[in-house]
Amino acid sequence: MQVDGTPYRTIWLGDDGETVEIIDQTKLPHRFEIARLETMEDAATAIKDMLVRGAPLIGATAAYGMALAARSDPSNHALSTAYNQLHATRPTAINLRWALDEMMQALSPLSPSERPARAYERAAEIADEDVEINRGIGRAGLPIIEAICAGKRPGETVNILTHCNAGWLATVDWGTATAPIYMAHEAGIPVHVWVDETRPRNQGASLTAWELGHHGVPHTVIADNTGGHLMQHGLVDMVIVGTDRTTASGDVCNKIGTYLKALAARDNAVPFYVGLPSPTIDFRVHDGVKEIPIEERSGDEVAKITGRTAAGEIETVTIIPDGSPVANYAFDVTPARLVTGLVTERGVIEPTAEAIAAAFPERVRVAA
Ligand SMILES: CSC[C@@H](O)[C@@H](O)C(=O)COP(=O)(O)O
Repeated sequence: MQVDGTPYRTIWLGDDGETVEIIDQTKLPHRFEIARLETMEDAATAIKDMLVRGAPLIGATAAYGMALAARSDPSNHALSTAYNQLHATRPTAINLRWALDEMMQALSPLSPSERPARAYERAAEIADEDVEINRGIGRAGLPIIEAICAGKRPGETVNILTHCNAGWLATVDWGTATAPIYMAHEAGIPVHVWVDETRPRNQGASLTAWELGHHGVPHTVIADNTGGHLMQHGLVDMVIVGTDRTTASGDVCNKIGTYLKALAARDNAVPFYVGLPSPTIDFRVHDGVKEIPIEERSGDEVAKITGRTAAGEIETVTIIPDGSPVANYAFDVTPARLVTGLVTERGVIEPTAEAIAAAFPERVRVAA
């Protein structure tokens, strides 16, 4: 997508053909900075410290991490060490394991001397595939927005609520939840996005608002607790969110707070959609609440908040009393029964085991 008129992806190969460049998302929205990954360890740190985040981008960064590992030592031992180190960075997004498995599958049958070139090639394919998957999600989701628009008076705005950042910054390009929104905007449909701030890390306020603003999509940042009120007053036509892992039965794990939005949507008959790229489906798990590991992060993310002062300095301040204990669960699970539809690259499907298996039969076979 565009940043001040220049097209960007979130991750790309450097001019030397070996190092990898990323947008450092910890600096947004106040500074747009590019970071360089020179080693597998750099890639692992970028994922762990959330310079890159969002399930599909975590996967693409891990793939390039394997390429950086293969460049320095393509032995079986070094690759399996890299796999384990990258896999340990974050526990919830399944795209991480998916991408690492794809890389291992591509590299294991080859001799060590053949591996570095193939590793870079496969990582680039994974990044390109992500772009095409998200484009497919956009095409599948656009008719939903068109249908809502068709039911309104001419020129009336379609109001869409989203949580966290499932935008192009969370993927290689387009985003999952945002792909239909960008396409609707480009098709001339008057869309407006309610952007949940998404405490504690504020991915909505810092990242979704930033990318929508740079693309010219009308939006309003709201406190996380606002969605239910807006829905009660007819100010939300649909909700669309991303996902870090969706079970074979359609339970959706996403950023903490997503479940509460789904409950409010159900109570107010607002459709609740999930942008779901197929690598985010975990065919090995069925009960999302019981089986998906939920990341618990530092309490500092809840206890402190970072922002820009009037003098332009970036500062972090504490917002809770000294000594108060803090809990920081990063994700929750929305049961399939609360989901209206899964917007995938193969169309909008019901959140049921049958529909998911029918849409992605080749993935079911591999997981069996
Ligand atoms: C297309 S991204 C989908 C999800 O990864 C996104 O909604 C999300 O929860 C990101 O969480 P984060 O902790 O910022 O990695």
